[in-house]
Amino acid sequence: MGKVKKYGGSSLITADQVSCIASNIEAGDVVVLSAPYGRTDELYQRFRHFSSSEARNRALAVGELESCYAMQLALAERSVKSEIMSFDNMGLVANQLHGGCVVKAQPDKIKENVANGIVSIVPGFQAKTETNQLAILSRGGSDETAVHLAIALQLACYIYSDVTHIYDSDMNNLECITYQSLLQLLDGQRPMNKRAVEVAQQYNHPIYFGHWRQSEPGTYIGPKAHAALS
Ligand SMILES: Nc1ncnc2c1ncn2[C@@H]1O[C@H](COP(=O)(O)OP(=O)(O)O)[C@@H](O)[C@H]1O
Ligand SMILES: N[C@@H](CC(=O)OP(=O)(O)O)C(=O)O
Repeated sequence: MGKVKKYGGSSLITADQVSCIASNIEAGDVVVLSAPYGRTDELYQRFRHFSSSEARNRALAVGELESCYAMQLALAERSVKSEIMSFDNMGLVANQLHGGCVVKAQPDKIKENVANGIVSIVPGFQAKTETNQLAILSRGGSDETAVHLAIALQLACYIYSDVTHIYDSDMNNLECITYQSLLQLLDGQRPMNKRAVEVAQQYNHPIYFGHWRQSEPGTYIGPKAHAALS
């Protein structure tokens, strides 16, 4: 059974990091990738003088695509079959062209890949509008991509970052945390996107949070604060 595994920008800076992550990917997994750390900020800076349009969205989405191509190369070296999904076949519909959120998830093509043992590489932070244009979600939106796909596919959701655990306000590592407590703890979009946690809470779908280098997660995020790591 595949898993949804999301890797943030801090996990995707070097080719070595991508190769290490590839060694933890299994047949049928759904790998959601962000842009390499800092890349999206650079892209927003570079295209700041242009007004919002689908063409500007394509430019802003380049960082996530870079990560996807790097991952496909690393998986191919390991003879792992993969397919890079595009905004119009990943099955996510957004409510706005830019800065909105996902309002519909029907990832039929990814479901087929999971059943066939093919790894789906999904550029995070993007979706399509009702009129089939490339939409860009709000900042940190790759977490939302992962949570929606995990819920729609009924697969376990792993969010990997550059720390082993979510920590509390005294910097103590937490083995488990409720959605509610995490929402209070979030510092802007770090270490997770607020909207993604709200969606997981709405559907009671657990999230496993951990470090990109290891498969085993550190913190369980769920409806109750009990340790349920597997
Ligand atoms: N309560 C917290 N628990 C864990 N990490 C936190 C917390 N608050 C802030 N962070 C910071 O969030 C960072 C990860 O968030 P971010 O850089 O957005 O990750 P990613 O690149 O994986 O999307 C960590 O390096 C950590 O410094
Ligand atoms: N790259 C996008 C989306 C994202 O989710 O990033 P990260 O997973 O690195 O927080 C952003 O910077 O907003």
